Amino acid sequence: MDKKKCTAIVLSAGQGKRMGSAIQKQYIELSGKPIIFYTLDAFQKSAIIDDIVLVVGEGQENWVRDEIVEKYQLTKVRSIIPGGKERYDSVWAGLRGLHALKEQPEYVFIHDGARMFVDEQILTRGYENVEKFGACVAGMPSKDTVKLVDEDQFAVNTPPRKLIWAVQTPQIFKADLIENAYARLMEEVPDNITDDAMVVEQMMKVPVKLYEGSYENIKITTPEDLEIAKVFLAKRKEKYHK
Ligand SMILES: Nc1ccn([C@@H]2O[C@H](COP(=O)(O)OP(=O)(O)OP(=O)(O)O)[C@@H](O)[C@H]2O)c(=O)n1
Ligand SMILES: C[C@](O)(CO)[C@H](O)COP(=O)(O)O
Repeated sequence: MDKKKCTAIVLSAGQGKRMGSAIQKQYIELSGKPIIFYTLDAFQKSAIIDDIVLVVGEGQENWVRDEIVEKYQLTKVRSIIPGGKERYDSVWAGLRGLHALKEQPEYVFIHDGARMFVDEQILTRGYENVEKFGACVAGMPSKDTVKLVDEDQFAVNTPPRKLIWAVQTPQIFKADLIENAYARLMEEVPDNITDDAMVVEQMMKVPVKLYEGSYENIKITTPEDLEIAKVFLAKRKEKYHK
């Protein structure tokens, strides 16, 4: 069967408050290149992804074009557009940005720019799952027991661990499904929206499949994640440059 068109929306408009660094975390350099380069390069080299819409901080469009996209020849990046205050504002900006593409995608891969270890295996499994289910997100089974707590931080419930997955990105959807879901969300006052799957679950009542991501597909969030990322990066360099 023919492969359907896939567009990635890569989010790079966050402030990185939890990192507490002088520059936004996605522009911190590891092994001489910014974190966002590694993320975009996985999509650039992918046989699954046809093009990329990159969402950046307002006013950073020209700088990102010169210093990231053109410098590293990331030719699949078709547009660089400003994001918004919250992650869901940036996703909505990215979804509206799809309309400027010459050909509309069948599937949209929404990805955190801060998840630099996404790889071709994850993208391939994602494509297979979105073909089957129309809505799917990468994740991994929880290694820890998870507790639901009350406002005073007392445990109120311990869900069975085999039913708990930690969710990652890419979160992948049929284009019309995710656009309609976000259009409905933006008619409301969004509250506590922390991923795209929950927008589809809540607004469209459509089930979202979880598929296997990777324990290395971490989101660089706090300073210790940078130390972990250095180890993963060194391991990958060793593997590809042997
Ligand atoms: N308004 C926002 C908020 C987040 N993001 C992006 O969404 C991804 C996941 O968000 P997170 O890790 O929370 O990044 P930040 O919002 O930058 O971090 P923090 O919450 O610590 O400020 C990141 O790649 C981030 O750049 C975005 O594009 N627009
Ligand atoms: C979408 C996400 O990466 C799934 O784990 C996560 O919810 C993003 O949360 P953040 O607070 O915006 O980092």
